[in-house]
Amino acid sequence: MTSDGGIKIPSRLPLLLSHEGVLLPGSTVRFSVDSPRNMQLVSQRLLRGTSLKSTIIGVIPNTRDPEHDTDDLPTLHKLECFERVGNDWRCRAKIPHTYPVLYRIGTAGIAVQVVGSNWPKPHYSLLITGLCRFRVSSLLKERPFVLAEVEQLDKLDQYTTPATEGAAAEDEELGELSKKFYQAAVQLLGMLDMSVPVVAKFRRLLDSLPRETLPDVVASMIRTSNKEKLQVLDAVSLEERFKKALPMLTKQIEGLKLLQKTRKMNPDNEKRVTNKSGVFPGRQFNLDGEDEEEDGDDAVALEKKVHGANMPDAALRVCLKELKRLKKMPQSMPEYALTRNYLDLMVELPWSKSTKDCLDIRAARTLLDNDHYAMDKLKRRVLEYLAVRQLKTSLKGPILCFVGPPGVGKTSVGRSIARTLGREFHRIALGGVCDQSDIRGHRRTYVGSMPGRIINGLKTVGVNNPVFLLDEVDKLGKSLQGDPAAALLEVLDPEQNHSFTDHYLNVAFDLSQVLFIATANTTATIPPALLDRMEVLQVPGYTQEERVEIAHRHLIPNQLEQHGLTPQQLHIPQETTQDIISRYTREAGVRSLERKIGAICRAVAVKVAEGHRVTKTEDLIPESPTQQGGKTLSSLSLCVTVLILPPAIYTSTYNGRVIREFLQMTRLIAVLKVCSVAGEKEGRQGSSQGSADSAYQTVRHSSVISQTS
Ligand SMILES: Nc1ncnc2c1ncn2[C@@H]1O[C@H](COP(=O)(O)OP(=O)(O)OP(=O)(O)O)[C@@H](O)[C@H]1O
Repeated sequence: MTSDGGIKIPSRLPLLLSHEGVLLPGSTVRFSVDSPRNMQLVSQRLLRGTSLKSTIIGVIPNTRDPEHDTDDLPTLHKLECFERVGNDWRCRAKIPHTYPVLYRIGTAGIAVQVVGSNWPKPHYSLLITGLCRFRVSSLLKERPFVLAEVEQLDKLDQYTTPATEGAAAEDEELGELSKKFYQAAVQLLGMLDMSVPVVAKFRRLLDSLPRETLPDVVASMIRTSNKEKLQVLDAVSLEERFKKALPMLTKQIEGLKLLQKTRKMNPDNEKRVTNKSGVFPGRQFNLDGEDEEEDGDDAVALEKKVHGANMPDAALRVCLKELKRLKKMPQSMPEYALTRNYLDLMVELPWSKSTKDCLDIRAARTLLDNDHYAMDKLKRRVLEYLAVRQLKTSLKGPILCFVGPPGVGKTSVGRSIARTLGREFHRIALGGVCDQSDIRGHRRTYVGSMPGRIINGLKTVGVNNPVFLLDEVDKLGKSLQGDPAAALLEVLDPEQNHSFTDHYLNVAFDLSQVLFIATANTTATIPPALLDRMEVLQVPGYTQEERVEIAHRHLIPNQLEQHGLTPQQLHIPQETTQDIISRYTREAGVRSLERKIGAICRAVAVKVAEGHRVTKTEDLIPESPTQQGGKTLSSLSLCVTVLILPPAIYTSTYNGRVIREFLQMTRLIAVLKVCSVAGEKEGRQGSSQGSADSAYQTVRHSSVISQTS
């Protein structure tokens, strides 16, 4: 970087195209970067580079309207539309207003800080200190980021040369200009409050910096529009720069004088000096020079939400305190996103939002009976529990815990209870949880901290009286990160849970309205203290007959619906279900049976989706009732009968009619008999046809069974 001609910037610079503000040499500006090209520049150049050179980038003001900005850049030949005239560049041809012209002059800067954040969308925040002006000679590449050949315009030595020496070399006119400028700056300072940090900094810089750097530094510090800053950036010659910046300074002085005059007339406003009076901007402007008030609006909206969330006093106090901190933070600060997320969660939580219970014991009984076959003991206890709730709404406990083998319907009973009460349902799977922060959340000081599952669940359902199903409490683990079962003790204890404190929230949340139901496969592994807080209800396995009934009442209709089939397309006789249960499932519950039925449905779905047409049904069915009726066969609708046969018998009797997909999925062998329902005219199909079909199926079934035996 150093040569005989002074300090040099690299001749090839990656360019950051910025809508946000204008970087002038000697100033430090924070840029928020979110466009794809600029993001690539940060991730591939700034974050990967290890040398000082790799931290130097060129900042080019993007003068295009941000709303209509596209991804395309002006190409090389477009840049060649310009020609050099003396020290300046002129356009060869008249360029239309909308023509995408890349700004030719920019500021090389050194990236002193890079902060990444994912909120509200992925972006980087760059703190860049301007070094010197450059002019883009040619664009070398456009992707992944813009790389350009540049020509350095300012000397970098001026910042290292002491103020007095720099001033000595100036010619007369320039000396006069710089003197005027310095005096104006001192006059401005005299009108400001020195206790304000930015004013004090301005004073320090004024005395220590060489005079030729003052126009850039002052223009970037005082309140100027981006258009004005661009004029200063464009002024390559020092004289022109002074000429452009001086009016800005005098404008500020005039403005302040006017303000002081009005204050004298209205002494109440005397205290309000400095920054708010508009001399120094808090942050950079957009290209139109309008200062955005978005931040303020956002904070005001959030404050409104905080007040409208109906939270208890303690929570409200914490929120207001956090909100106050948030207002003082710059958006680019990593903590801003954390505080913002916290406040968002606090306002989203259902502090006082609940659903109204619509409990009718008769309706509850019907609903439970409709949803579940058998399970009489369990249903009776659940109804007792609901009846007591109906009589005494503020019932504290007990917490019901359904214990039984897998697939006996514990979870689905929990869901039914929520439905009967008209409450929101939320399932919290506790299997394998071995960190207590899963239940209680992380403290906010941790990186990536989150609330626990209870608070998350409440946020999801949006009411404070849902039914929470704590699934698989017997499978809670223990680790160095604490014992989640111990954390659950507070949650499940009706005497304590009105002030449950999640570590992330750090304020108490009332869980007393939440109805907790737990499920487990065994009580052996449930910690005694936890078991003691629950009333255990055993859910035994089902008998063969019960399973057949469950299959026909619930599982088959459910599976048909899930696979988009109609009962006309697939009919599974009771005997077949019995066969499936006794030969292909060995379980206490009905989950495996449900899977087998699902497999049959899938196989049939393939056939139906293929638009399976059987023109010669006699191939499949030796004697079809429709043929017996002497009707012409057509494939107006499909009726499929599934018969289950052991493989050996199947091969000997029904060779060649195997549905491969079905065979691969299960070890069942299904013989699909596709029977075209006959009918010369569509209108003639009716209930008589349905009964013919079922009669036919019975015939078919018995014929196949007789062949197997
Ligand atoms: N008596 C029943 N009536 C109707 N369907 C039932 C019955 N028992 C179980 N099922 C059905 O069986 C399936 C499995 O039930 P569920 O998931 O509730 O079992 P579970 O006991 O919670 O199992 P796990 O202990 O493995 O969590 C569900 O689709 C459910 O609807």
